[in-house]
Amino acid sequence: MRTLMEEELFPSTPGKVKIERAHQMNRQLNRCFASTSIMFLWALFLIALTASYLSFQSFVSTSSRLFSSSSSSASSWGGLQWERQVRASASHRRSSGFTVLVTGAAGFVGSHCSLALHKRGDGVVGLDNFNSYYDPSLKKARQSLLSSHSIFIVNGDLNDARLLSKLFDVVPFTHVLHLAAQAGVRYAIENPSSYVHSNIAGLVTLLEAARSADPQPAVVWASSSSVYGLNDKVPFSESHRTDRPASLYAATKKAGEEITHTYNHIYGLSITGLRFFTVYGPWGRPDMAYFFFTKAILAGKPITIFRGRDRVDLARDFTYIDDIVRGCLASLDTAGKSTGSGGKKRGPAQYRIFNLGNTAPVTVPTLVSILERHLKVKAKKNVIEMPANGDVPFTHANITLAMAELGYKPTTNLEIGLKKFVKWYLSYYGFTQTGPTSTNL
Ligand SMILES: O=C(O)[C@H]1O[C@H](OP(=O)(O)OP(=O)(O)OC[C@H]2O[C@@H](n3ccc(=O)[nH]c3=O)[C@H](O)[C@@H]2O)[C@H](O)[C@@H](O)[C@H]1O
Repeated sequence: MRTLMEEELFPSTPGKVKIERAHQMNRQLNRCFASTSIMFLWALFLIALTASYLSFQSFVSTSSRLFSSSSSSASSWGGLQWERQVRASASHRRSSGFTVLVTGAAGFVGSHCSLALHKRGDGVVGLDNFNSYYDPSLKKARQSLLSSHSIFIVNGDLNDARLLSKLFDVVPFTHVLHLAAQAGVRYAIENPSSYVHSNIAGLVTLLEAARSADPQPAVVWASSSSVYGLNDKVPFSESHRTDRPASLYAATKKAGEEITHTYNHIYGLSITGLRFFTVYGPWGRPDMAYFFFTKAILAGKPITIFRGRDRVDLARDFTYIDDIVRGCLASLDTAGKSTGSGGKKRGPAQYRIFNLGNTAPVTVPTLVSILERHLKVKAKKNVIEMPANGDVPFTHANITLAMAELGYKPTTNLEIGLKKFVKWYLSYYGFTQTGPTSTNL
């Protein structure tokens, strides 16, 4: 039995009318089928478009992670939301304000400088790989503090050339304050390659990105008092010999001074190198003597005090963090513009090196007695001869040049500076060493 529909389309007795009607029905159906096909194709096209956008986004973030695999903590960057955060953090609030990329922004000096720049109205974007050289939770706490001031820190490694190039594409940085480094003089014996990775390879990767950027930023970066090495003329002046480093750390910082000179010479990058002298203070580095002495003294554990040959006490030109921050900002303020563009130098650019010290060396036993007074606890001391592990017997900065050209003038002595440090330490860790209790600077 045929259905009505079949009757209409395939009449048992063919006739003109029936054939005409059948053709009409066919045309309607074809039109209907054609429009459904077009809709179907459009739907397919839209699905394909969405799928390729999503997979592109995932490719960008996956490749970011792959290309920055040298960082000990997984980095993540890329995507529209990430770019929005970077741009917002980079925007300045004062007229003619700077836009500064601060590397090592979750570090000791980096976090202080980032806050100081932000507070005066400059735009700041941080970069840090949050490695575990010392307790990353301290770095995370500094990051939270910066984040509460709307400063964004990109989690990534200096050696990630794609990330750096992306950052310079997204933001026309006026300055780079390069503070990321593998620090510590004695750790170089244990892990020499980490110094080459950060202080040499990472520096070159950063300078490559800076010289290709348009506009080229001015670069201010952290060298070290350790470059004076075995120099025994005091106080250490920028014109003294720096070709006898005593540690691999010092050698990589000295190499950094030569490498930055090359980029200044070939590409017209404006360069300022700052030789920091044993910087200390609140939110400091737990690998430094004043910090771990404090922890040990409070815990009733012995500390080891190194002594030089002939029972001579070691001495350092300990410099308080706020003085260093003022020196860094003054360096940014007085930095000349880079002269290159399109990867080519258009004229000579500024190249400067300054000592940033306190000009008042203090012996290690005196440092310990100041700590004992502030902590109100007696230290258990073990005095031994300084091992041959990269240490130098003393440091003492001549800061005449920084005073003349940067208006640099340290104002905090070790007594006052350690008092501020101890106050912060006790509020952050409490007496029990079980963890942070406060995150206020
Ligand atoms: O100015 C710099 O460029 C460097 O400063 C800092 O190095 P240093 O001046 O060596 O500071 P730090 O380790 O605190 O030792 C201080 C004193 O304590 C003595 N010291 C150390 C350890 C110990 O167990 N006993 C001891 O007596 C030790 O012999 C020394 O006399 C930074 O860490 C470094 O990254 C870099 O920035």
